[in-house]
Amino acid sequence: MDAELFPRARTEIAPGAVHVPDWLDPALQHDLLTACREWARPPAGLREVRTPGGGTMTARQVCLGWHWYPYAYSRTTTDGDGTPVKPFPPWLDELGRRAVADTLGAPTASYDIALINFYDADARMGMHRDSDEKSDAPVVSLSLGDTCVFRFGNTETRTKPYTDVELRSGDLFVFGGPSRLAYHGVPRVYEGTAPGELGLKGRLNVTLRVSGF
Ligand SMILES: O=C(O)CCC(=O)C(=O)O
Ligand SMILES: [Fe+2]
Repeated sequence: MDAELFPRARTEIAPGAVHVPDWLDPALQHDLLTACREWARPPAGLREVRTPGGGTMTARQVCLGWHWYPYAYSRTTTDGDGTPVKPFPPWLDELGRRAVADTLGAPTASYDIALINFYDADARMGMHRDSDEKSDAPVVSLSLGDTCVFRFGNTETRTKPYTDVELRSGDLFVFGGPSRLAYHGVPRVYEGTAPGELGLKGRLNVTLRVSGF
């Protein structure tokens, strides 16, 4: 594979959308995974997300700061065990702001929402826009564990044109500006591709957003 022969490079996938391979070093990946495991515990822990059409999202999810459910936010886990959403820690805001500073330039707002998605080998996420926030601050996405295909599209349709990007453990993807409302999704997770030393079976994605609420 080319990625093995040539180092993976930082790439602007679309205007305002930047992929930075290996942004989190192994120690930080380990610390973030430890935090995710704590957040996933009840109360207000990892849950299955039911969509209004009667379906269930295949990635399971836990939120921090504001609880997202299709398609709004609340301070309690209205579609979970009903308890208050876990707080959004200041260190996660610092991480989010550093991600923006490293990619798109000086951040202007504080991050106050985290969605942590857990994917087993069969989980996927359909093409969607992150559009339930009132802020146009960039979305910051951090990946841990198994490699996935992240499909990054356009602001008009769920379909082509789009670009498929491989997100591996430690990778950062930031989308803001003209790409803030682009459709994106995860069509595929490659089972068993997580770095062995991390000790994670599956994939975790930590998405940081600014509510503007
Ligand atoms: O898992 C990912 O990489 C994407 C997650 C996502 O798009 C979301 O939670 O809105
Ligand atoms: Fe999203």
